[in-house]
Amino acid sequence: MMNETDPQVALAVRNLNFYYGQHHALHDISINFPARRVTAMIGPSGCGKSTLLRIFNRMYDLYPGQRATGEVMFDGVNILEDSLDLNILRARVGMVFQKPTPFPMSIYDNIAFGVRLHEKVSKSEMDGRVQDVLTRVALWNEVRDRLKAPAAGLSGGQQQRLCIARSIATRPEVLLLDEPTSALDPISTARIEELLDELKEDFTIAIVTHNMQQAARCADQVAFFYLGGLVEVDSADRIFTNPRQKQTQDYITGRFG
Ligand SMILES: Nc1ncnc2c1ncn2[C@@H]1O[C@H](COP(=O)(O)OP(=O)(O)OP(=O)(O)O)[C@@H](O)[C@H]1O
Repeated sequence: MMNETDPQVALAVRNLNFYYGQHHALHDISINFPARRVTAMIGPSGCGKSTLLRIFNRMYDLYPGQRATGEVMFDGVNILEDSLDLNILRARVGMVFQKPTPFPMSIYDNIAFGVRLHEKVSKSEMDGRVQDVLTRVALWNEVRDRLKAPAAGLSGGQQQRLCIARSIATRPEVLLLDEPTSALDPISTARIEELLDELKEDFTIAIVTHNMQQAARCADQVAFFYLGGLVEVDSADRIFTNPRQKQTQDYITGRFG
């Protein structure tokens, strides 16, 4: 069993509770996210998967009335602490949303924008960084001749790969993905799934998905949530072949949710 002092644990969540005003959305969650592995979060609509993901970059800070208690240890620090520098946290924990959300600017600037916020890099270094991340998401060959064109002109699948490129350009340690392929066709989805497999060599990945096949294909670890509680977390193999809890079994076999 790993614990929060284990260097192989990137995020250690302990007794986490989350509230939207009066609504108690997450109940006493404890879970480790192993470093450089993919953890998939599954469960029926409204069970709290996205809420958990958004805690990891303190997105809830933008909304009054939302609060978290407990601990999320990341590199020796509880990221729920008020004193935390959120700009630094968000550079270390990148997020990709369900709907591709490129900035209204060129393909090149979509990547350069975030890098410029955090680092001072020369033009040639920036060119190299842009090429490097676009190559990693398998987009370089498709866009190398139109880097100055608006990102809005890309297909949905290309836009989502650009958003992943943008997230990794600032060299985060953790990548959060909230249903990143639900708006994409099967071919774009397959490319993103392959990409996750490559990215996990360098990043700790947490992905929310409604797609059981996707969780089975991509994840090392799977966490099943129900009504704001963590029912079970285990290896993907175990969850999909022989889960410990009946609720998990019922969900993965499509009996509810
Ligand atoms: N801004 C909000 N204000 C109040 N309640 C919210 C808010 N966002 C989410 N909730 C509630 O918190 C609970 C968890 O929502 P969350 O979005 O985390 O679920 P989810 O598992 O990601 O669902 P889905 O699969 O449908 O995206 C739900 O009961 C939801 O209604």
